[in-house]
Amino acid sequence: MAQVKICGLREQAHVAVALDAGARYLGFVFFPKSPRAVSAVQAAELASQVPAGIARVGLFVDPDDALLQTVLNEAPLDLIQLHGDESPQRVAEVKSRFGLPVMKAVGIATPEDMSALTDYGLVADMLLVDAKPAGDAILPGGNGLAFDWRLLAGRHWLKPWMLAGGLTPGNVAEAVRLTKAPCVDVSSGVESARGQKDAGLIRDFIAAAEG
Ligand SMILES: O=C(O)c1ccccc1N[C@@H]1O[C@H](COP(=O)(O)O)[C@@H](O)[C@H]1O
Repeated sequence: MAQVKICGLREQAHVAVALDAGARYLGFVFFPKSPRAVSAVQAAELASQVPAGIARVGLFVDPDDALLQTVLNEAPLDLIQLHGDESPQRVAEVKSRFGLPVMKAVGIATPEDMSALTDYGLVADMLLVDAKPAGDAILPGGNGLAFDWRLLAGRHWLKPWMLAGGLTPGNVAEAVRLTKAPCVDVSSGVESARGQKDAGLIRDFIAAAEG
């Protein structure tokens, strides 16, 4: 049984479905190139119905301080997700400057990519283990791309972690079984079209992840 983060929410109805179905983390994307991007004002509205105990996660890609400050002035967030090429030093800087925990995404394609998880585990509060995007990808995540989950078998890190990348209602139970992930994160796998969340798929995914 794994906890669930539903990422890329843009509509109140989907926030309500995710909460009703048992999601523990809700993700709002602040990356303009994403079809799931929201403004700080939209995120503030979406976050307004989220009860205490459910984490509101802001997803950023190589954000500068001005963007982080603009969003945080408007939208109440509990966790900052850094999904770009942020260095361990930048992760530490964001944590101390903005006073929120940081989850760092690390892209995995081969065994050589695994060492970054150890490095970021020293500074981040959480790790997000995602598929490494193709070289020509427009988005550094949210592409519905999976990686070889066997790379994670038997691995442990200093910090809590989530599994992401190409998860769907149909494969998430197997992913959790193989990796022992305590938490799973999904965006594309609960969409009927790119950027369009689907209530039925959200419910199916959470039911499958919870086993
Ligand atoms: O969802 C996005 O649009 C996005 C944009 C930029 C960086 C990351 C993004 N999403 C994250 O990517 C992973 C995997 O998503 P998917 O389920 O494979 O589509 C997940 O952590 C999302 O939070």
